[in-house]
Amino acid sequence: MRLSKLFKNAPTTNVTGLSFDSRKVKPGDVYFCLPGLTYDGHDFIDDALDKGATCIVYSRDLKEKRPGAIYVRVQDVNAAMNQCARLFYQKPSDKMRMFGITGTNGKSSVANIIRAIMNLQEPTGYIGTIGIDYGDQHLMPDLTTPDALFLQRTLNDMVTAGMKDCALEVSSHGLAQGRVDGINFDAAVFTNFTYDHLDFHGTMENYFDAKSRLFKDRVKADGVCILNMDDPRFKDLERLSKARVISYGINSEADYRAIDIQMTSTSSHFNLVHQGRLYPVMTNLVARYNIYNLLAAIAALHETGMPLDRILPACEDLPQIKGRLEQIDAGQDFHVIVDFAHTPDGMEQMFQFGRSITGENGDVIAVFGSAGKRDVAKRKVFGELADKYCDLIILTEDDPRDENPREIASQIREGIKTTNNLYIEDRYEAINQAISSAKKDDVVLILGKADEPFIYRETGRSPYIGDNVAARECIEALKK
Ligand SMILES: CC(=O)N[C@H]1[C@@H](OP(=O)(O)OP(=O)(O)OC[C@H]2O[C@@H](n3ccc(=O)[nH]c3=O)[C@H](O)[C@@H]2O)O[C@H](CO)[C@@H](O)[C@@H]1O[C@H](C)C(=O)N[C@@H](C)C(=O)N[C@H](CCC(=O)O)C(=O)O
Ligand SMILES: Nc1ncnc2c1ncn2[C@@H]1O[C@H](COP(=O)(O)OP(=O)(O)OP(=O)(O)O)[C@@H](O)[C@H]1O
Repeated sequence: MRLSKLFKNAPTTNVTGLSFDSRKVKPGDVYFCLPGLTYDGHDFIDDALDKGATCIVYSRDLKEKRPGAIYVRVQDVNAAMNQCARLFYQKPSDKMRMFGITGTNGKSSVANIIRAIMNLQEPTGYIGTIGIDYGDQHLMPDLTTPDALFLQRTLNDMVTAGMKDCALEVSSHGLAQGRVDGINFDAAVFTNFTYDHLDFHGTMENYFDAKSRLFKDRVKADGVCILNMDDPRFKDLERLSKARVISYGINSEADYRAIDIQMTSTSSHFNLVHQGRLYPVMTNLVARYNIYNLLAAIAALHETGMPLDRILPACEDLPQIKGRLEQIDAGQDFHVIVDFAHTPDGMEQMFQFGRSITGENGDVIAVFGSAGKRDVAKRKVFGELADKYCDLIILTEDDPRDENPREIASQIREGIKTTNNLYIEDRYEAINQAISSAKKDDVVLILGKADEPFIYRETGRSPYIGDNVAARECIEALKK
């Protein structure tokens, strides 16, 4: 593409790629000097030019400029990069119906429900924590919301592959760093707002401000904001939303409301109240929080044009999302559930669900840790919650990074007052111990890592079998 298409007054020189990382620059690229948390991209201009960058986009005074290279000065490099990415990849998000989902918990769940149901009508892509899925492609990038360059390129690939819609998880980091600034969403969905990510945002208000950008800045004027009316921040979001607001909830008189909820350990049933009419809904999703996730998805789909008589039958048999309340059944007489819960709210939801399905004499046995170098304050809270609901707690490593997992466990223990607990560092062994301790009707909850095939340790990302595979192996071994 000609540089002049990206920047007014720039020469017509051809550029062949965009990059914000000098280590990955290819000849012909435009290099964007992003200010980061550790480094400043301006310090790597030489490196980028040595690798063949054609153009440098910068915002600070530069000591020198290399002859032959093109320099474009802008006020905000990040904003410029987001716009360029959108133009370079030919505005891909304008060619699909875009669903953006944000909130502390439930983003992957809602996005995957939307995708599964949308897919029955037309090809739909998904980008989020679980990966990137479209057509027969499955990619596993590191971030929930990829950086703007990768994101726009991927959206373009989706368009090329024939996708008509995309469900995109929008993290608070992604919003704070403007990763989705080149996208205007048709539907912006809010799941809930509870404690998380204070290591990055500093305060809950900053965290909320980041989340609210999706509804304030990124939704189309003729789009729709789908908001959880039972969440304490509903009114705030309703006030600042820049598009039509549609609500969902269980406890409030929402536009989409679930009443008469009945749940077993394998299915749920409720009546959907919408515009004064009752619609019976049967679903294979379980746990109360999933009723919220389903309502959010139903509202988003219906408000963007899909009729309810198409949506509701599809709720009956939704695909299992890997590691999200995944029940591992290998013929044992107790429950084993693998779940990605890693926030206080998520943990409590899982403990409550575990408690609700134990038989009269069943115990709740929980296996979990807490990630290193992330939100230290939640560790004790995890301990307090587990203490309230569980009968046996097995603490283990999560993603310790360069922290000592035993030390993390002792911080969790500060919240445990009475419940029997032990520490087994090796995650597989901890799972094995929990499964070996379980008796009929007990519930073993394995929380925090789900199907992730890695553990971040001091040495970096080490391969790991995944909690769901580990659990199945341990149950099989028990039967021998
Ligand atoms: C905390 C955070 O979000 N960090 C992001 C941030 O990194 P940073 O500010 O530390 O960057 P930096 O290392 O200081 O470098 C500054 C700039 O210099 C460049 N550089 C640096 C070195 C060099 O030799 N050459 C060079 O060009 C870098 O490419 C960068 O552009 O900017 C980088 C470029 O956009 C991101 O890759 C990086 O995400 C890191 C990998 C990350 O782990 N982010 C996580 C926390 C995250 O975003 N998570 C959310 C939420 C997940 C959830 O909900 O649980 C997500 O969406 O995944
Ligand atoms: N609506 C909800 N309310 C509270 N907790 C939920 C909700 N939905 C899911 N959870 C819990 O959060 C966990 C993660 O769910 P999900 O992956 O859908 O959330 P997420 O917001 O995408 O999180 P992440 O971006 O960190 O993956 C689930 O395994 C479950 O324990």
